[in-house]
Amino acid sequence: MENAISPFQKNPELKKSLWEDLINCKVIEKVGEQKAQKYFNDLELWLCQAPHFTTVRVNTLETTTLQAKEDLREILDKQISSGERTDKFTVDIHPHVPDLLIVSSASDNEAVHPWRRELIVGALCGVAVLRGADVYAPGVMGAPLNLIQGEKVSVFADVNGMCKRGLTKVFTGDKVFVGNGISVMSRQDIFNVSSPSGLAVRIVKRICPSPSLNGIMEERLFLQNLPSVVCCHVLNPQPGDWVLDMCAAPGGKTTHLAVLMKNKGTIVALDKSKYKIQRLSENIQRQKFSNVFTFACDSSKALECGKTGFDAYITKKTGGVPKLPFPPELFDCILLDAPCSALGQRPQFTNSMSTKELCSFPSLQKKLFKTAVSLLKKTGKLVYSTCTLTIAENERLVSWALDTFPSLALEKQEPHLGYQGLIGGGLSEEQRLKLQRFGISPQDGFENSVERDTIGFFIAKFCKCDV
Ligand SMILES: C[S@@+](CC[C@H](N)C(=O)[O-])C[C@H]1O[C@@H](n2cnc3c(N)ncnc32)[C@H](O)[C@@H]1O
Repeated sequence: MENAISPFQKNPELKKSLWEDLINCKVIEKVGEQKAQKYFNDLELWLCQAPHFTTVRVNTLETTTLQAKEDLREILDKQISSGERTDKFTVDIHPHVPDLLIVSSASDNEAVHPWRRELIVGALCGVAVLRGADVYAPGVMGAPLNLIQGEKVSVFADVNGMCKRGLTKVFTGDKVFVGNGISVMSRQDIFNVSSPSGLAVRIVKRICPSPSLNGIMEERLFLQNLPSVVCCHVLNPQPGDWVLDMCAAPGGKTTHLAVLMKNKGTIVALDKSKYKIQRLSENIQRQKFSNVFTFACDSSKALECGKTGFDAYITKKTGGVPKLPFPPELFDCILLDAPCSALGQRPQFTNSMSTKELCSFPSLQKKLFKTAVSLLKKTGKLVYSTCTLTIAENERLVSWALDTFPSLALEKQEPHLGYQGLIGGGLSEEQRLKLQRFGISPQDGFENSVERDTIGFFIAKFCKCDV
């Protein structure tokens, strides 16, 4: 399995569920059976591959996008001239997203052949390598006996988690070649300690063109997938607004919202995970955002029924500092970047999710959505997003929301860089045109552009009518 061809190879149940969700009779009616089958095959292959473009958001409170572009290009050029890396990259400003840089390969796309000595890393580490990371000691599962510092190694990802830590022999389980690198640690440094840490292998050449941006311009640049950046622009919060980020961790979108609001107004960032919120709070403090308040809580329980509105809450209860729970109709803007089946993430070597788990998401999403609608002010904006592919968690969820909450209407999105919503989720053509999907489309297939060669993502924007 040196080249993965589908993340569902070992999970036919999940494949069947995804097929039944995406390839409904309306899709077949529209594009034909052959094209539908080709779309699904392409989709499986596309999911195994890393995007060919890397997108980086600029913190425009710290620098201009143009300055960041020049500085990043200089750093990437230096990596080549010093011999640290071999791949060349160009840096461009996205024509429709003013705070986004696109880093794309300027090297020939020649095949990379594995060097002789093999190092095995875990699947997650392998994915990180394909997205531009080096190999850190905790990710290493197997290394050649007598590996010393400065050796050339080929890095393979153990796709099914079968390699025992400390393996000395050649690993014969399913593995995917991800790139070549130079060992920075010996085998002993990696395995003969109780909690290994630090850089183990510096990657010199990957099988896909991802730049290595680790530790570069950390306060000014953030590695973020294009749709995640688009998502916050679509919500478009204004300085002074009260904004709720209901599922905030690890916080890529929270910090973007803070930048868009120029550090003015109030952002309440919630996440169920205490550990993740702790890390998000540290990140917020390090970046000196003064308008973000974080809470570890189940967002579906963030509503306190009682007196409606902002004035009662601020004057009577808090004196301006947000405190849980919140009264109805408090927030100008809400982002519900919902927990989802994450089937749009790329690359995926293998996916072991059960059908039961896949089917569990819509009810959780509906619960969170219900709370979001209650907490949203009249005329307020709500963005619902997921990084998954299923119609059940996307178009059908939107259709349910429009049926359940007559005060909600779909809004046009700006910018709109993806393709429209899919058929078969109970929405009209006019409604689907207001939605935004990223990834491969059943009608157009795969296009080699920064808007298509990204992760699978879905965005819907609602306005709460003043009725
Ligand atoms: C898709 S991730 C959010 C990513 C985040 N918005 C970002 O851009 O960095 C979903 C998050 O929802 C959180 N989550 C799951 N159930 C939740 C709940 N009931 N209440 C609040 N957060 C929840 C998870 O811990 C996870 O961090």
